[in-house]
Amino acid sequence: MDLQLSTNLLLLTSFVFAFTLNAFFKWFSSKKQSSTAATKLPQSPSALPLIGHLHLIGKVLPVSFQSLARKHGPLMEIRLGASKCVVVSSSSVAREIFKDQELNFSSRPEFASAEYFKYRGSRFVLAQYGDYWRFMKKLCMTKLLAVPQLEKFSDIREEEKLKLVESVAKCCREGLPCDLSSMFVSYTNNIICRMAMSTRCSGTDNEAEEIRKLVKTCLELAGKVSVGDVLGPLKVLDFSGNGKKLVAVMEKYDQLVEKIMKEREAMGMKKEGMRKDILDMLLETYRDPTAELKITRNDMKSFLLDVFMAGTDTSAAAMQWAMGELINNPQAFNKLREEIETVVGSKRLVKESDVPNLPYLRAVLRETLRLHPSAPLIIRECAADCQVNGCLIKSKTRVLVNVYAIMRDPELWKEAEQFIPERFLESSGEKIGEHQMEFKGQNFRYLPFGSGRRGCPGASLAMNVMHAGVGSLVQRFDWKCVDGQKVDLSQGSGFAAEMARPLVCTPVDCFNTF
Ligand code: HEM
Repeated sequence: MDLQLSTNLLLLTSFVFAFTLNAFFKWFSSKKQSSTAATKLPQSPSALPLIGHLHLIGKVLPVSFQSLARKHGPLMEIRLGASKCVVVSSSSVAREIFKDQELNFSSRPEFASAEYFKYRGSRFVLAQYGDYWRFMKKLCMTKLLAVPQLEKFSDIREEEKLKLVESVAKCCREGLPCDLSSMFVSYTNNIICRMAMSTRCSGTDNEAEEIRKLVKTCLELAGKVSVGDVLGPLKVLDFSGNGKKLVAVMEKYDQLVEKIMKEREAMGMKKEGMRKDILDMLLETYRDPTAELKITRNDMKSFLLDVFMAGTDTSAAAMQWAMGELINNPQAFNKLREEIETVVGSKRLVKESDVPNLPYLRAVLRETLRLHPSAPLIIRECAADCQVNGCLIKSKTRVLVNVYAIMRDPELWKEAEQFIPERFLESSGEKIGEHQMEFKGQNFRYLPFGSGRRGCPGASLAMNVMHAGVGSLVQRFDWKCVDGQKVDLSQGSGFAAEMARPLVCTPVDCFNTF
């Protein structure tokens, strides 16, 4: 009996010992692995004291990052003065950020301008991933920017498209060149303004026009103040005075929108069946006692500001690039014109409902966004220490995914620098396909609207606006460059991706039978 017991005990002890030893070795080797990996940091070009890598940055940020990545790899650390970030330049590392570690990279960092923002903490676009962001995102996808809601506004987009075409036709009649850049900005602003607050913001001398100007100034000042990140703690001194200016402009915007909101509240709830704009729906949520989260007046004003900032210049810039590329590529222009003539005819203009039957038009805009993404650097923040591409990324690190570089990567795209809409046709050998998921950024080489839960909620709206606008201008007019040369397709400086020079061209009316 004793012998049996001691044998059992011995067996048990040996088993526990072997198990413990095994566990220890596993722990030790994983510790060793992770500590080796944990010490590996992203590569970085050699930096100068104080300024870091500022001397390596040219006029166009995504282009500078693209050429630095060729030497320093798809994950590199860049320091601009006091501001540090990690730049991602390959599809496989983008997949790690957007998919494999999606939750860890679902927040955005705060910029220097945040301190001067009246709605700090209320910004949906810049919100940390959490309850507030989740609530607003759900509201966007189920109500404010949901596809059925967008359909209710299709008549507004149709009217604004006709106004755009009419203003070009007017240039033809008067024999004047037309500034397509500013026409596209009015087109997208009016659509967003009418969808948001049921009023146009150009051609009128009302509050909507004032809001448009204030939003534009806010955007410019916020951009300038954010450059202050480079100064680190010194930024509080606000040397340029732009911080104070931003506070003043925000105050004006706030008063104006508060007034509009009060007027709307005084009118009472809209009756069932009446069309509700974004402001009506926000007010409904604000008053809803059963809402999962109580939104504030600041949240509403801030959301309207976000929609103006994120939704107008982005689509306008993409339309300029599309027209510029088409004017410089007459073969693509003629192919598109022929497709529209065959499908739509010449008695009416292209409508949004024609778009499913116009694969080449869709391909033209997809190819435009590949070469000229309106948001070339997608900004995220790392929530907790993690490893990406075998390197340690510390929590709170700013991450910039250079989708401009990824969408021009010659390893991923044939003749990557060329405008070839055909690659997006179903018959193309490149097999990008026409799958809807393209715009959800799930193939990680085509990312114009970002990816995953933090991806752009305005993609469908943007595509509707751009297809109808560009399609109609190609259908109805021939286009010539003012100097008879090609359109200058150089990229402007700064974070956004406008053309360096406004697109001014001479239209020729082909037929005015509409
Ligand atoms: C050509 C037009 C547009 C482009 C290329 C574009 C692109 C983008 C990109 C790349 C992002 C960041 C996505 C990410 O982090 O993964 C974004 C975010 C956003 N976009 Fe767009 N966008 C466009 C039009 C619009 C429109 C029309 C609206 C609304 C009316 C809009 C509203 C937003 C908002 C609210 C966000 C922030 C989403 C969040 O942080 O959760 N965008 N957009």
